[in-house]
Amino acid sequence: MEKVADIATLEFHHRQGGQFRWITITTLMLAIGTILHLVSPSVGGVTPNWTIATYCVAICLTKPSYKQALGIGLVAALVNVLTSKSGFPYGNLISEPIGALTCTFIVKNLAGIKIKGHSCLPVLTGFAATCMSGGAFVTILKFVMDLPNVVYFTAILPLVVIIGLLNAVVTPVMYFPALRLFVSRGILDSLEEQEVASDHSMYELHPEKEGLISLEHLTYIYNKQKEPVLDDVNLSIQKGDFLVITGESGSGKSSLCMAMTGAIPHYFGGVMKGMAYVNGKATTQTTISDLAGSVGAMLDDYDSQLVAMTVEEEIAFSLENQGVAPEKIETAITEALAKVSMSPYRTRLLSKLSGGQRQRLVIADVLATNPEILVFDEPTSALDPEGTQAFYELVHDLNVTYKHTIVVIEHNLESAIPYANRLVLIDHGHILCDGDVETTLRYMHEKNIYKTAVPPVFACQLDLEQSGCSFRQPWLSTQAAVTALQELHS
Ligand SMILES: Nc1ncnc2c1ncn2[C@@H]1O[C@H](COP(=O)(O)OP(=O)(O)OP(=O)(O)O)[C@@H](O)[C@H]1O
Repeated sequence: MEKVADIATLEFHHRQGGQFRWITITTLMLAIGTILHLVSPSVGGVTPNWTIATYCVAICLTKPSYKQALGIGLVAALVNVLTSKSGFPYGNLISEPIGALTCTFIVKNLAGIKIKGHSCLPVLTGFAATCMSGGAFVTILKFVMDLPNVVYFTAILPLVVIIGLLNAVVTPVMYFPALRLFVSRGILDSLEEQEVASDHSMYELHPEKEGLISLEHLTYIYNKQKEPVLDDVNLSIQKGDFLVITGESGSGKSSLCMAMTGAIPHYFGGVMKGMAYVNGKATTQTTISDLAGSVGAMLDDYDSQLVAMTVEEEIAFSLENQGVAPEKIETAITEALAKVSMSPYRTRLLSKLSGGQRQRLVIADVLATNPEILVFDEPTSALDPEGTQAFYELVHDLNVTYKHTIVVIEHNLESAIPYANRLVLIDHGHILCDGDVETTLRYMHEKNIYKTAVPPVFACQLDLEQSGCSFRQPWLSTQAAVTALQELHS
């Protein structure tokens, strides 16, 4: 593991999307392999193993994980079992996964070997995967069919090596045109772009600051953009915080939250400098789905997150997608609905819910996996004043009773600040002020930055202070102002 001397200089480059390309490309390549396997003539019983050659091409192109490679091997085995010309095709169920895993091992460990700038992976994988897979297959065949040793050692194993050599030729013959085709169609990144993509697995990354979330010197540039939308951001969020983030439209609030959920950089791609840590783990060393266990997010277009017919089906659907065990789903639905006071609506059709109830359901969806941190991006933009108040009372309850840490992006500060302990002002990707609510509101008013968002009741207090009045408590709500004026009067 390498230590990083200055986290501000550490870069992570990533292209947008692409996590399912291995499925598309493997399916196409295996289809080609199956056709070639069925139509190709054999010369003296010798023919390339097209299935292995094509999945080697797919693995070299998409660099899947070992788990994904195992899946590729099993699919190849099933295709082989169904189309086999051999007397005992079931050996493929073991030999093909061995071939796919061998190929993946080579792709992960020998990628640096190049001749005149050209990758040697297709040649190496074509030969080694065929020998390993073929060797396993004929060994199984020897025991099942009780073949004599002399036939096994002098005829069958040498034949496997010959087919390995043939595959060392046909694999690159298919690899390079396939690479050109997929790059030209935009399905794959070009080699130059692939070289830029980063891998942080070799770094020892630990947060310098304590906190559930720690953003350290975080700078981020969206894919295909030049200017950073977050610029050297430092922010740590402590357990139990109710943090409100505000700022002008386009100042980078949503991007900041996306960095907390791992969507930046994993989903949006682009270039990230510095680091975002969630529960002590660097987001570049974690997946979005792993982070979802710690951070649950409700986006501003939350209605589009709903897909099922009924309330309980909706939550079950989210949980099943996240791989939660079936026996835990019932309890998780009951607990999540109770937290948002939606238990009586458990079997109700989504089409029969009000706007506020639909929002509560999305929150229940997010809560079902019990993430410690809840992030809400402009949650009240579509709600009327009563709905907004009910929303913040609910979130306050989640914060106080259920101990969830809350992060809210909000323009409408009046409704959020009575419950918040921190207010962060962001402007052009910089954090200008991070303090308790009163400090940040005073900063916004005095520096005239996003002053229109300062609640009128607090602005009124500041105006009165300028004419010589002083008050013991900040006017963060109308009630606080009424109390202060009563004190003044008495
Ligand atoms: N996917 C994207 N690709 C490129 N640029 C983007 C992308 N998403 C946002 N941006 C740009 O990044 C900047 C910050 O956007 P962001 O959504 O983070 O701001 P915001 O403060 O949340 O704005 P709003 O209050 O309007 O939602 C904007 O200039 C926006 O145009």
